[in-house]
Amino acid sequence: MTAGTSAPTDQQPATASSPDAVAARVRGLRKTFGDTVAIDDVDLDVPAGAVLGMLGPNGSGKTTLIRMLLGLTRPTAGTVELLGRSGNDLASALPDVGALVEGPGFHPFLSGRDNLLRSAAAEPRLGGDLRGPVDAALERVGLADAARKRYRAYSLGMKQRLGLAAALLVPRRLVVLDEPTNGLDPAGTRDVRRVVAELRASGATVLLSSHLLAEVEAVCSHVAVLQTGTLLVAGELQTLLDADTGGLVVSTPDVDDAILALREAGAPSYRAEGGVAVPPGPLEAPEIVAALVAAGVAVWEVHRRRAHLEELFARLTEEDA
Ligand SMILES: Nc1ncnc2c1ncn2[C@@H]1O[C@H](COP(=O)(O)OP(=O)(O)OP(=O)(O)O)[C@@H](O)[C@H]1O
Repeated sequence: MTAGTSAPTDQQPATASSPDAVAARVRGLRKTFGDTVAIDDVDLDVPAGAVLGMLGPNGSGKTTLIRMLLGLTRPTAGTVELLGRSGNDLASALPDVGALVEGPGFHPFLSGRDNLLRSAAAEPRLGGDLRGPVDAALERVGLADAARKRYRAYSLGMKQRLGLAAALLVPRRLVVLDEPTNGLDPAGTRDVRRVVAELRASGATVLLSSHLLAEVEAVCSHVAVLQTGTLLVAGELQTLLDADTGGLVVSTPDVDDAILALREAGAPSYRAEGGVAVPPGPLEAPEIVAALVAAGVAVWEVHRRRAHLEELFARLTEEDA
């Protein structure tokens, strides 16, 4: 199935040109393994054109959710829609979906390039000479120099790169990457960041899971946070960070005195960024400054604190733990 040929459904077709469209949607999704509830009643939309970062501690259900989206794991309950397709029709969306998920895939005794040629041969949209697209994909993920090495001699990072190359053999409308930077060195991490930016610029939707909050903050437009199978929050990254922003940062050389003075004034604070951070509390900015000045603390600057994903994530997951 080529891009744009999906039959319309009751929802809008998932194209990047339609801002309300979703590339993937799950409703009431649940998965249990025996007594373990891996995913518990999750509703999630992945907007078309978004780069959505799925975050969550180990075992929170990220991989299970991704596998259910891709039809690799059968949900215990709930529905999955991919590029406007669902139910028995879900598989017809898969040629438009590139995926990097852990699992068997490549032949250990073949070179990376020969493995990719095999993957390319299975791509319905590639015909004729497969070497062009294969070499382009190897180049794109920085694997051209190691292309003729046997797969079993690849490092974890090289294996990740090859998996990414396979996901990118043909243009995709949705690319799903489970821990794409796992095992990659800083250069590999930068390559993934570049590839994700290129995909986004081309209008593709990207769903990636990661433990690297700074990476997610750098490349993602949206985030979803899972904790023990439950979706804690999902939405546009900037909106979530703006909502989380609060408190003040006071630039001062007298950090210890400032913390003490603020504690006595009823505004707990902590050491941060060249001074102290004062989380939102009972005191407003003028009262905080007055308390510091009264205590003889030199106040160089006071500004509102910009939230970072790391803090948002810590607060969400610790609150819920
Ligand atoms: N095939 C399986 N059989 C039994 N339990 C499973 C299976 N797959 C996942 N689980 C369990 O489901 C829960 C969610 O696991 P999952 O791998 O989806 O989490 P994750 O967020 O991807 O974790 P990580 O960040 O460590 O990769 C865990 O408790 C895990 O042990």
